[in-house]
Amino acid sequence: MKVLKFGGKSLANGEGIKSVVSILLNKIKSKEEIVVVVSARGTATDDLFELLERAKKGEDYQSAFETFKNNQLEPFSTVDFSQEFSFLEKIFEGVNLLGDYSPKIKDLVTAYGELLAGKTVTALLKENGVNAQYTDSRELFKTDNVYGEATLLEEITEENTKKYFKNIDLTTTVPVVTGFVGASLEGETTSIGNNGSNYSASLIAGYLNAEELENYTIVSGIYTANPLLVSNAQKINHLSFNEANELANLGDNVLDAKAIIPLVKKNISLRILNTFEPESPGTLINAEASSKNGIKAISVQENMALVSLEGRGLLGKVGIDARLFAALQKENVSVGIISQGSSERGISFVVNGKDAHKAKDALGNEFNLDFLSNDINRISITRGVAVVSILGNSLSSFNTSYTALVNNNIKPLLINNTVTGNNVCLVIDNKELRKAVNVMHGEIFGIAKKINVAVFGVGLVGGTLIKQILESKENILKRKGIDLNVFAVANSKKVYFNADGIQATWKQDLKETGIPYKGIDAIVKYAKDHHLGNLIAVDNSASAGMTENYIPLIESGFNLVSSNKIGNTKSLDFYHELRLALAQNRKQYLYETNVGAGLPLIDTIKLMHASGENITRIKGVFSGTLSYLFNNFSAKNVKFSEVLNEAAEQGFTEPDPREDLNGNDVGRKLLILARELDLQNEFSDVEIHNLIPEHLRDGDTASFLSKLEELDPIYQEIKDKQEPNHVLRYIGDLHGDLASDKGILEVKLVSVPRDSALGQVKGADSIFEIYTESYGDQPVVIQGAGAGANVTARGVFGDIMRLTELEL
Ligand SMILES: NC(=O)C1=CN([C@@H]2O[C@H](COP(=O)(O)OP(=O)(O)OC[C@H]3O[C@@H](n4cnc5c(N)ncnc54)[C@H](O)[C@@H]3O)[C@@H](O)[C@H]2O)C=CC1
Ligand SMILES: N[C@@H](CC=O)C(=O)O
Repeated sequence: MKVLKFGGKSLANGEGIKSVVSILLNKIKSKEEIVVVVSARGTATDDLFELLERAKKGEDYQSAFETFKNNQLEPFSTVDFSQEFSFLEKIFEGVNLLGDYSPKIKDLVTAYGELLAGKTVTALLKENGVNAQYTDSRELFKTDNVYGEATLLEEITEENTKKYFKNIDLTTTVPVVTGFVGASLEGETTSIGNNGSNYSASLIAGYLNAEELENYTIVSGIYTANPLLVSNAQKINHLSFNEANELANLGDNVLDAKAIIPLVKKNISLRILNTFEPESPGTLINAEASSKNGIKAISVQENMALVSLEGRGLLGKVGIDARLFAALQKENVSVGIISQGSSERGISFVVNGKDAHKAKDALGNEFNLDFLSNDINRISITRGVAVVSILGNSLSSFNTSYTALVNNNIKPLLINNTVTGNNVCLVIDNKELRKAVNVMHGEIFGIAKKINVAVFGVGLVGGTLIKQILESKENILKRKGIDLNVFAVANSKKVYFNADGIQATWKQDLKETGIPYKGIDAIVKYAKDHHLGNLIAVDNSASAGMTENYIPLIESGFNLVSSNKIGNTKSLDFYHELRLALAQNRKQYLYETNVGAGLPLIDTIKLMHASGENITRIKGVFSGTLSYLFNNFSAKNVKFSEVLNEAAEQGFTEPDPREDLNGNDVGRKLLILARELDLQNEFSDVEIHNLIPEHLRDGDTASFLSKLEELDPIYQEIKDKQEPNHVLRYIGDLHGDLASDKGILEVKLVSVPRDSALGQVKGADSIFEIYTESYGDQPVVIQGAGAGANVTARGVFGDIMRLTELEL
């Protein structure tokens, strides 16, 4: 025999009640013996309470009562509720006249939620030819007369229940029992408290030695975290009674600790099932131990309050805690987490939000004299906090979750662990709850760590990057358990958001539903409002203005990746400020593509320098554009302007190609490398041979591009004047005493033998010769495509992936 319990949401009008009937009919068809226990349908309990309140306050309760009645009658119109409705009507009239009601009346009225539900389910089964038997639990469940939360008189209840069911043949009859409701020995209606229907069902299962209790809810079982908070929470297939009890105690709202006890006593399995997916096996809870590592889950109690008692005079005083607890006990306030510093100057504890004032007043009264003597200075309440409990995580393994929280700018107000159990609890600001739970869930379960990326600049490089990310997303999720979620894309005019990640249609979405881009504030706010953690901002613009946002972004919890070189080539003051902000906020900044596009140059130099290798010179062709330009111009009989146009078409040039031709781009790259070696150079220190004749330097890009041909005779003459078998190359050279404060940084056009290393560079390749003390005359050479949207975007992607492996 099985007991089937259906919760209020399962029994609500529409799909719910239909599914319940279908589940029951299937069980009956397959000849299962069942006892059904029902909660009040939908919001019936709250509605009845609301009606009482309206009646008490003299408000119009009649129309709300009509709605209530219609809701109850909705599944069919044949059932006769006239007696129940007219009884309730009379009570509301009385309450309306008196302007008040007692807890006894409240119990009586709210019991009608279950009483009507029981009748409804019975009638629906009868309509389907089932011999259903309505069972008013007041006949079985006897309690004391503490209205609101009566205590069950177990012996009588057990005897009543056994006697009642002895006379029922479960092979032919389906009893439908009202949950939650009981009666005093005098016959007055009582309630057995919150989650009473679960308790009723467990008791019946226990008394009747049921094979299993199936508890139908609107979730498919117990999850590693509330799926409404954590989208990738995983279903737990099996829990031991101990674990279930622990979870229930930690605030899991599907489980109820009190309701587990009768099942443990008789070793009866509990299965949490979904009314809307009855074929799913749900979560099985029984006496068997789960996997050897035990179960891990996160549970949350929202709307709690932190009450703090502070005072200098508390130090060393005996009995303060005893007085505190006694005062709270008098007011029936239950205390959750409690914390007292070793200095004994303050005690903080967590209570349900609704009890916070009661707790403060109780302490105010108790410690009145201590206030006067200045031993206590303050009793304060911090409202809007949540308690997050991690089951199966002791303090020794909590470090990764804690680091992840801090890196995401979440500062727990209190941390607490149980000495014997295996769980850690944190008190967190409600506003940070979703983010905190997601961050910790990702850390603990090591699956699908969600990385939230905002891409600024979606031109050649940015656009290619997004394409690459979207193409590899699935694969990265599978291979590395990293969920790369691009939640914002911005160009200089518009920004488009999607908290669940942009799709292949992002260009159109940006155009059609993007909002005007007015700076980073909207992006920071969006990330905050949507509780997005593990944040990365990617700068693929060439804008100096964008680099002004770096520090505010870091301070708002973002890590940085940039292909934009300007951030690293502004003043040294800014360079240092940026690094200080990174250190202070424990954030990372990667910019491998700043020099040599996707080539692993910056990393190599950083590593050599960090390991004490003395780099004495770095020389080479730093610009992909100018490499392409001079390689082709030197090798072929073509016009300088034609090759330059080709370089732009292939995506090698800067958004403004003059930045390549005037040497600034190479100058920036040289400076970036110099600063990696701790040299204190400024951009003004770079000696640059500007390839643009002075009369073409001013004006806008378009007018410059229209006059490109004016460059042809100038460079043809330079080319012709070279020694035989020589070619032109535009190089960067960092030399001088690199162990001192400043190096010599030169950007110049040179003519080199065709068969030299520089002379043999092809296409848009860059070449970097790194001379060091250990390698002597033979430099370490890094060579390859030094520009182009694909390789650059791939390099930026590489930086993002490297960040995902760090603790963000
Ligand atoms: N093309 C290449 O081979 C390489 C390029 N880079 C760097 O990549 C960056 C991007 O280059 P491209 O994609 O070719 O440029 P692009 O001109 O195609 O795209 C730039 C994007 O930045 C946006 N933008 C400009 N100012 C902005 C602001 N303040 N906020 C947000 N977005 C803004 C523009 O609207 C545009 O979407 C440049 O900094 C460049 O130096 C780095 C290495 C190699
Ligand atoms: N315009 C730059 C792009 C890469 O940094 C170049 O040509 O090298």
